[in-house]
Amino acid sequence: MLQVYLVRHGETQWNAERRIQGQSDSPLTQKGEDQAKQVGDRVRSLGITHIITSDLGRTRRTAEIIADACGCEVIADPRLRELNMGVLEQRHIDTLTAEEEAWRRQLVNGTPDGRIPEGESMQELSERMHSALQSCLELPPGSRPLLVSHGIALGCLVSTILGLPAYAERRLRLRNCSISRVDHQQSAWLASGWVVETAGDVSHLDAPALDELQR
Ligand SMILES: O=C(O)[C@H](O)COP(=O)(O)O
Repeated sequence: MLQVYLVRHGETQWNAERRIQGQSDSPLTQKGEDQAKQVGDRVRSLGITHIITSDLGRTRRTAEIIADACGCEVIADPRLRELNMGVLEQRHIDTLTAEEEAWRRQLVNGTPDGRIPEGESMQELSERMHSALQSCLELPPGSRPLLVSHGIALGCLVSTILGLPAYAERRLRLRNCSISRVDHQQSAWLASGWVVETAGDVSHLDAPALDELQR
């Protein structure tokens, strides 16, 4: 059975300011750096063999901190990026007009092909996240990868593994530096394929990981 750990990056400046990030980027706050160290402490004894990260700065930095604890290299995979949120990226969530909020809401409320202008649909996000996860099956036997990605992207992956629509990610609380785990199993009795072992665990963090955008 392949076990894959899923970690959302640490708190960033724009998470704390309630600005929409998408594929734009802002640095980790000091709290975000501390959270990443706590993930490292939590996973250092788990036998992680590969750390595969979205190529955005906030995930790369989180991955480097975890890699220091685990002693493995970091591999970047752009398929693990956050949903492209088009023209709303970098905007403060409280400054959206009614029309802009309606673009954002169609993702939350479940139009699979809906997208923010110049952005990406949840269906497109789901396809590239599943493709990145499937690639883990090509790693050498005995591998135990840890993927570092983003709130909506990971929520979409976990929701769709459960057989829920991608927009069900809004019902999952994947806070900064939460740890989830999905396993790939063959079973005569239970579901074969990907199963969800844990979602959104923050028990390793000493302070609550608040993220207004994810609540
Ligand atoms: O701000 C965003 O784009 C998302 O809601 C959260 O993305 P993040 O996980 O990259 O912070």
